[in-house]
Amino acid sequence: MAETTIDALLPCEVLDSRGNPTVACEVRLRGGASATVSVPSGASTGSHEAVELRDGGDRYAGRGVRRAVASVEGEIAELVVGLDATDQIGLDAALRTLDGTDDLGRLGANAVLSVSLASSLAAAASLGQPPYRWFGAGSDPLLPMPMVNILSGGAHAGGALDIQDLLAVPVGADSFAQALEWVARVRRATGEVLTEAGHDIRLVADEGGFGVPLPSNTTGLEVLTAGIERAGLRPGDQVGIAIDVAATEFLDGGDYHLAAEGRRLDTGELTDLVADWCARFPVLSVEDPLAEDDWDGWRGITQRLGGGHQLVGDDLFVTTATRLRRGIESGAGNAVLVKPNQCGLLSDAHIVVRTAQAAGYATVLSARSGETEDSWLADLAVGWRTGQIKVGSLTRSERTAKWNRLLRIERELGAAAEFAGAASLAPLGGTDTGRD
Ligand SMILES: O=C(O)[C@@H](CO)OP(=O)(O)O
Ligand SMILES: [Mg+2]
Repeated sequence: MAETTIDALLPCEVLDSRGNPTVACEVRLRGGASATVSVPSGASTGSHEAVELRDGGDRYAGRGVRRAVASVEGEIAELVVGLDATDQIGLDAALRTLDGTDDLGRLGANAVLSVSLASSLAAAASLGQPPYRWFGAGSDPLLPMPMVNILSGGAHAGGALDIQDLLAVPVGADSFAQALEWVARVRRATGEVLTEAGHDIRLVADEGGFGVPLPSNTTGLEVLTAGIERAGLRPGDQVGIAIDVAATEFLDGGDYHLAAEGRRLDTGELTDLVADWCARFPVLSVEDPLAEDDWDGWRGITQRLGGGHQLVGDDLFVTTATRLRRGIESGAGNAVLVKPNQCGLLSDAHIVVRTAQAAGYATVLSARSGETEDSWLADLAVGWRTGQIKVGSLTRSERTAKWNRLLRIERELGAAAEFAGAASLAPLGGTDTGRD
């Protein structure tokens, strides 16, 4: 038996950043190394995502995860104890076969991911490697461009704006540390803009973005642009805007119902509206401008805006290679959001990253709105060279756990630290960041 043979699984129910239960699991190896992972959970989930196992009933309003914990203690432990934690692909294939469903709903994607990820981290610990080195498997580490939530709406903010996230992307920064410092300045300055307009900036949303009730989506874009300027940074050139429209959330009976706009729009009209935002504001990246199954609409908006803007599929691709390949073949989007819990297995998420990279699609590794204090997401971004990472705001500990881990990795790498920079945004190598 190798030192890296899985010896025991110790799962339990813990809380995520919304106060909902989630699965945590410690994986212990024969040689004594161990690692613990607590899995995140989304609110604006796509219907094609892998399925979390929840208990139903009264406990935590039905959101308990005792059944998922039991999956780990029972069937999963029986399968994986005795397997080698360094064989991620073999381990994940065995977990998928054991579950037997396409969406991992029998054992629970939350249960399965906790074991898949914690095994990998335990293997890294056993081999004495930082996780980003182990995930990178020999490739050079790359510090990602951060996308940081400043203003929130949609499902994360009690219906302020239709756009779910308005984020700052410091495309002109030269290092990860400078990128984060610039965004911190933008957040503070945006807070001042809001305060002067009479808003209470203590109202924050699930990911820590300002959750104030602005009158329109356009106001949100104006406020963020003003915040960038007030921070002394050039909008578009030094700090651009990314938006997550999360359009699946307001698709209603075949139309898009934008409550903040007071309008119902069809695909063509919503495409026009997004194009208008891109023309009037320094928007560099748009996630989920249209809903998860609006493939024709996605092709249309990609033809129209994809030459100069990043169009990111989140609910569209749900971190699955089959949906991403369909997008690549049909010309839908030019970037993919990667959330490990959307597919439930670490090696499946890695295949999505590699498929995207091979096709010239940009990759944005992303946290969930319900997060945990873990920092492995930072190591995954660096090891897998995703080029971009989206974690939420700078002001809540479940988010700073990831940002601070990236600061430490950059520091640890010293002169060898490579920062992704503006070139990591799609269209790769050709993004118009407003520079002359
Ligand atoms: O839509 C998203 O991109 C994420 C993160 O902002 O939200 P959720 O985890 O609720 O899906
Ligand atoms: Mg999204």
